[in-house]
Amino acid sequence: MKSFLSLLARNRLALGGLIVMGVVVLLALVTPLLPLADPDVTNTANRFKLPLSEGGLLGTDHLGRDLLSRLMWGTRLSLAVGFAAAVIAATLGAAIGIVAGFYGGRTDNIIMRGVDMLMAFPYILLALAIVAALGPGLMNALIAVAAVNIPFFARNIRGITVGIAHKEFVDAARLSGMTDWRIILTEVLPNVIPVIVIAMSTTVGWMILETAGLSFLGLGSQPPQADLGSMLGEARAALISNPHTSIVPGAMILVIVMAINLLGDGVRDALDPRLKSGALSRPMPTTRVERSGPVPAASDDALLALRGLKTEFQVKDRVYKAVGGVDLKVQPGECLGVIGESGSGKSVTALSVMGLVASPPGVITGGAVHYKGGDLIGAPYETLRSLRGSRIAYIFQDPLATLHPLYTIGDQLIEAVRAHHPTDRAAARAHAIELLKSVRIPNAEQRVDSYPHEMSGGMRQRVGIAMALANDPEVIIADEPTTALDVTVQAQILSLLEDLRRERGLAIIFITHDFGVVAQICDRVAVMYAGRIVEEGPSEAILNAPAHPYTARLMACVPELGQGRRELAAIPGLPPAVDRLPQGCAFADRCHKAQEGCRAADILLSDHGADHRVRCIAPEDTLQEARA
Ligand SMILES: Nc1ncnc2c1ncn2[C@@H]1O[C@H](COP(=O)(O)OP(=O)(O)OP(=O)(O)O)[C@@H](O)[C@H]1O
Repeated sequence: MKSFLSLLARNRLALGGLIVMGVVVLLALVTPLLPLADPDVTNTANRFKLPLSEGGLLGTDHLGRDLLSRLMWGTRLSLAVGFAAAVIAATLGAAIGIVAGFYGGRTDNIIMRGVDMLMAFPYILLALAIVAALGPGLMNALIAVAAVNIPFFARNIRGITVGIAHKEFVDAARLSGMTDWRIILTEVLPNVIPVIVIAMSTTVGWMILETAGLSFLGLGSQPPQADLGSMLGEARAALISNPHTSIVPGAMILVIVMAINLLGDGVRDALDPRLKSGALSRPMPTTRVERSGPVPAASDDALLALRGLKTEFQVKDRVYKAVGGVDLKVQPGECLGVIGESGSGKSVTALSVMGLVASPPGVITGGAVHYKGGDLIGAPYETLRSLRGSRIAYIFQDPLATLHPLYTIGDQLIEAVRAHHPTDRAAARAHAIELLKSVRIPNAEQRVDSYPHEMSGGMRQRVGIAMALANDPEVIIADEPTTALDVTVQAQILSLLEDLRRERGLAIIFITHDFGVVAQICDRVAVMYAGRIVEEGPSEAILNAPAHPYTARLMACVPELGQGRRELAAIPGLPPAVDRLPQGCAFADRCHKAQEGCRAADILLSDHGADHRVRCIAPEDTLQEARA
């Protein structure tokens, strides 16, 4: 609640709307207590008095009634009817939507076709028809406005419920023996309430307008009772001669509807947790770069070299240092493994290479990424665009999330090819089939016309690899491409990548949690912890004798088949939050060898044997020591 209010307060327009609505609602509530003239008493001798005259603060109307008093009472009535209509429409519409979405099938069909029929009428005609059938009057106008808005809520909530009804937690509730009504109340409803609140906050202004519209036509509040719409309707005849009688209720309607809409938009934004990290702000085409300090020069002839790369997430007044100065390099034909616990910064490092970290909130604050000697950080968008997917390609963990569900894999491969090589469709299709064959998809000629959901997880991941290979890149960054696959398929994918690397001389950066994968395909490995490399060197050297206590303890967590019984030692504690990194070694609090010097100052990555570097002042000397 506190964070909701602070997010709302940060949105100045919404705050303005909240303040205006607060004042209007407060005035409406205290209206009976205020020393106002009777709003319905006529005095024709006093008609059409101007504002600020002796007739009253806002003047009088065509029957000499006090406009200020009528405005206050009219606002009170209009607000009450608008809010009541919104609550009724939201409650009934949500109930209909939940039942239709949850039960699906014939129930859904019957209910939603009824809703469709209601929606097929122009809403104002429908409201007029309802009022005509029930007779004019404010209560009937309320019923009409609520009724015409029920389909809007029903359709919205039905869509959300269909998604929720197939989620695993609902299946789990079913398995635990809960009744349908209990599942609806405890599992579905809490998930749709924010959507109902959001929909209500953005439609209540609309309902006030609709009620005013019916009253304006003489179908809502009946004389002498005032509401904003009927005040406007009565003032219509004197629009030119005495415009103040129209302006007073018209301005109030404008103020109320504007304030509610601004507030509604603010509530919607504040209730969406993704907004807290700026996910719904317009993303920049490349990660924002704000480098301070000197830019590292290209050091050697590596194909791709990251030097002192720093990437942060700036969320409100917090700074999450996801990548805190990373050095990595990879040569053609080489496979570099990047390993570390969840949250250690592997993915953010990989995405920073091509400026793919979403900004806001991501910012690259230091370092360089040298590709063939040129720096990619801060490179113009066109340069990055021409390299993305063409020279440096990515394979992600979940191909279902990256493949478009509505296009065949052939269409998507053709698009990937033609993004960088404008060829005709037939040639691109032939190339797509070749790509599918190269990743060993059987029946590639037929499979090219399959949709992603028609393929197994392993097949989809092969398609992801084919997509990455589409433009014959030099570097592939594979972010846990086998984590979601079973061991047999994982082995097939790894051997495929291994073959491609040897055949095409691909450089691969392979992000993983799995030391088995490192042992199988990586020449070198970099171990990450809290956004920094803590150990780096040839895979064999590190797997045989990890030098950093973190690497050693990470390896001790891995069960080994056929090595006899061994106690699996979980690493105590948790990695530090990257917005509150401690001084010195970030692993010190979890390390059995921690000493005073570890926390005193920053620890450098220093040499530890041939091509092997470690960020520790008391590295392990032997595997036995590491495992002890
Ligand atoms: N939008 C964001 N706002 C704030 N912090 C973020 C954001 N995205 C990532 N982070 C933080 O950046 C750090 C690095 O995340 P990253 O995804 O790179 O970890 P990872 O090592 O790839 O983890 P995993 O193995 O689970 O994918 C984490 O501490 C994460 O909480």
